[in-house]
Amino acid sequence: MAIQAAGSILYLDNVHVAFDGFKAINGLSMILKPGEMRAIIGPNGAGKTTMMDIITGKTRPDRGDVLFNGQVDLTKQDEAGVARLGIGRKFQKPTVFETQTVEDNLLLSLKGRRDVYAMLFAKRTGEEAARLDELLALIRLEARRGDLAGDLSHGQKQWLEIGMLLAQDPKVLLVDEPVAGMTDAETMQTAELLRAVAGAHSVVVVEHDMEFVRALGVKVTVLHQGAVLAEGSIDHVSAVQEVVDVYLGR
Ligand SMILES: Nc1ncnc2c1ncn2[C@@H]1O[C@H](COP(=O)(O)OP(=O)(O)OP(=O)(O)O)[C@@H](O)[C@H]1O
Repeated sequence: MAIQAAGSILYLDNVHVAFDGFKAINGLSMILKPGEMRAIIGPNGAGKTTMMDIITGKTRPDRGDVLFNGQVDLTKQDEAGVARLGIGRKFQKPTVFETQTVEDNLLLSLKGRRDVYAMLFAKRTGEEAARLDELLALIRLEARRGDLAGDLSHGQKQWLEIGMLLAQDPKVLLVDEPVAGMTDAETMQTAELLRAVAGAHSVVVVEHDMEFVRALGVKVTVLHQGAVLAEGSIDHVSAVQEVVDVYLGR
């Protein structure tokens, strides 16, 4: 294990994965600090989803180190184990319980409330009520708390699902293309939401929308052919000629 793993929340070192001989991840290294938010960009097929799959135990790398908290070997964990460690993943499509209210969706996700029936009939503790209010404010759905999740706009469903993940208080939140299909206003509000989430949580966001990535205002990692092509501020990576050639200029 290299020395830089100490003090990191996610640490990938020289990771490789091949599918039938095709090198989807090819020497990928990346370090995320606790509380840091990172944006991941890159052309289709660059390996962004596969990287998320490796972190979450869905895909096992052929070689390389993948560590959580500087010490936990994520390559030895399955998806449930990774989730229990506190790594939450938001897939591109929202998966909220459409026939439940916004509030009940969040309550279902709050720690220790796994049984739907028990949850809906149990008395809410003061602590849960306070946490619920906090989450509703963060995801901008206070006014919609009693409405069915199925009646929300696409963007609001995405926020609700982010809230549901936050209800489980993850250490790391992985978010896959959150603003696809959102209005411009929703896109900017999502950037604000994630900025509010970072700090207390580490966040990795994969996104193609460059306006959104710019609004996040965080370090950007550009993936290409399964490895890091460039890393730095959006202005820095935008000025790298190879990044323009393989991605931005297309
Ligand atoms: N299970 C698999 N079996 C075979 N090939 C795969 C598998 N998963 C991914 N790949 C291939 O690996 C490459 C990387 O795919 P990946 O989905 O990680 O890229 P991506 O950067 O997320 O792309 P996009 O922006 O289109 O989502 C692609 O060429 C893809 O076809």
